[in-house]
Amino acid sequence: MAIPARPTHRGLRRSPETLPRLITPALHEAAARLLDDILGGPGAADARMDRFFRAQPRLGPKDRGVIAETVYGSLRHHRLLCAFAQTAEPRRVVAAWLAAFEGYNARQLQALGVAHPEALVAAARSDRDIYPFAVSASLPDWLAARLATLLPASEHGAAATALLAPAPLDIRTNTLKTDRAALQQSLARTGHDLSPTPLSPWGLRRAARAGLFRTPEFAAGHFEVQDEGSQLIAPLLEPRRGERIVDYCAGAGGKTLHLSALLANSGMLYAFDTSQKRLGRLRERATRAGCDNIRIQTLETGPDNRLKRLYGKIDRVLVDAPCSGTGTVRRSPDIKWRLAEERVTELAGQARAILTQAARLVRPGGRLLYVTCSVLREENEDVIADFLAEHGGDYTPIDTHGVLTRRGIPLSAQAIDAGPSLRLWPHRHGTDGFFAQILQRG
Ligand SMILES: C[S@@+](CC[C@H](N)C(=O)[O-])C[C@H]1O[C@@H](n2cnc3c(N)ncnc32)[C@H](O)[C@@H]1O
Repeated sequence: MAIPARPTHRGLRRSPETLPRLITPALHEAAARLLDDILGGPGAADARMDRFFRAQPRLGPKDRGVIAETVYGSLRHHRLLCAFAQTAEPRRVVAAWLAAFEGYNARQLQALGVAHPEALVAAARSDRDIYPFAVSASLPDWLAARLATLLPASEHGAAATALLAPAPLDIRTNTLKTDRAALQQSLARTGHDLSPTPLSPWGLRRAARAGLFRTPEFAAGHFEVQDEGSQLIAPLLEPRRGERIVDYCAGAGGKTLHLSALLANSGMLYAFDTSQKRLGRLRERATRAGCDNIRIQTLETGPDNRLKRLYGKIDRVLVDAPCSGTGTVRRSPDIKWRLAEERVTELAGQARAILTQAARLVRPGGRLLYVTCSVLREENEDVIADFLAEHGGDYTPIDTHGVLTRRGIPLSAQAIDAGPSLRLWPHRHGTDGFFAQILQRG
């Protein structure tokens, strides 16, 4: 497969002024152990990192910061770093990260006990175009091949670059308590400078998260952390005050809380999920956010007979389906290395079953919204096509871009794919990758 355009690593590399204090041999060793632990074990990188740090109580916050940044960088660029290092041995991969993206020279690597440091530095500074696209983009072959079928060739390089970059921190203003301008001003008073997000009218953005969770504004529920792309999902449902809404895969409630605010705390917002733990987090967040129109219910896996009483009665149903998360690799780069290609088929099957189950709740004339944070067609357009093949007489796809425009969120014409679905991409929109399709019940 020939993919002409390349990712650029410019801008992903630190300038000498922003180099962190030099890593010590002990921190290098700790970063290598953590990298190995994340790549070798089950579970998400952030959870494994939390556990690792809990087991190392003597590490101070600065050391943890250096380790976390080193490990996340090494995860993002893992395939390219293995090529530089000519091995997947974690200490050498971390050393390749330091040479390629943190500006370390051979003498500094030698001080860390790295063998043959000159060879590593030479490889790390070599022309990256000598590597195949999937290596320089640090993607598994199967994922690089699928990306190539999803985007025009002219966008492959930009897409790969954006998928390699760390995501900014986006927050969503809780309009039950404040507005965006007031929140921006009050956070600025304590040195937290954030800028309005370009697409979401509720969003504020900054490059790093430092300290935002310790602000009085957070404690008072004036904002929630939510990627800007995710902030564009609840408005697609166009909730109206007083309606009955279901968030079928509510999880910890990112979109539920937004729906509650759009409903101005009116109506009835059912938050369902099979994970009691995630719904527990939603409960805490809803209390902090002052949402009191949410009714939380843990579902059985598979059809849940307790839902029968709601069949055909709900005005709007959101299905934010469990998926591969391939749109979120900026935040969770470990997904690239943990996700097996075969798992995508399983996830798509699960999403199909959930969509069919959730559709039973929609009243005639009501709306069903299917969403994933996957970029893969199998979990997106293919799931909708199968659903329509089965329920085509009942449901009609609605143009999602038209709805966004009506809600004051127009996407530029170049950033839109043909067809009624919404696809958000890091390189086009600066958001995580999302797919959304609105279906109107006749
Ligand atoms: C993409 S996450 C939801 C994220 C959430 N909507 C948010 O915005 O924060 C998908 C969720 O689906 C849930 N889930 C998995 N199987 C399910 C099922 N059969 N029925 C309902 N929810 C399910 C998972 O527990 C997970 O929380």
